[in-house]
Amino acid sequence: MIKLHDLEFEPYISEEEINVAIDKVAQKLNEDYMDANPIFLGVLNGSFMFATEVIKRFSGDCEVSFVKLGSYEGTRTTGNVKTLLGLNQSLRGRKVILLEDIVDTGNTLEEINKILLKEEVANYEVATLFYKPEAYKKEFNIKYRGMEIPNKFIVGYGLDYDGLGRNLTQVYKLK
Ligand SMILES: O=P(O)(O)OC[C@H]1O[C@H](OP(=O)(O)OP(=O)(O)O)[C@H](O)[C@@H]1O
Ligand SMILES: Nc1nc2[nH]cnc2c(=O)[nH]1
Repeated sequence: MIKLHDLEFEPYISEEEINVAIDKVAQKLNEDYMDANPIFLGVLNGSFMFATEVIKRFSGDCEVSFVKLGSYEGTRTTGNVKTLLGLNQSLRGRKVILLEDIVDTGNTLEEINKILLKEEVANYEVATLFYKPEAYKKEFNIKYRGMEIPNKFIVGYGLDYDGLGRNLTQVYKLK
């Protein structure tokens, strides 16, 4: 068990299980994008670990970029997704692979969808390490899913509780 700020968390998903999930996503991306020179677009902060591991496993040519969006306070979404750092290069006409640590309500995806439509990308797909089907309320297709999890607040592997826990190499759930 671990304590972050005022809350206690218990071990939930091991590093081994996470690696299996990432291998599965990376293998599909290699099959689908090997000769496509895609741009991986990571959504900071949470996706930094997942993005690193997926990109390391990709064998074709690719580019890498990041945006930073945020909407969570404590263990809940505010429902208001703010773009904290936008794109710093044009994605016009490019094949984009969005890299997320988690898709929960889908509010963040909705905001990124607006950004990518404005950019006139050729196409984009979403690759996420974790996906909460019970919480997801949007229609955007999530093509690459590492692992489906119940609607519980988790920390670790990039995911935080009020700034803490991102460095944990396995995932914990609220006790
Ligand atoms: O589907 P949603 O309900 O929108 O939740 C998913 C988003 O929540 C987290 O970001 P957060 O807003 O916590 O910012 P962070 O990545 O900087 O922690 C996570 O990294 C996703 O981007
Ligand atoms: N830390 C954390 N951030 C999230 N953002 C959306 N869902 C979650 C979650 O379960 N944990």
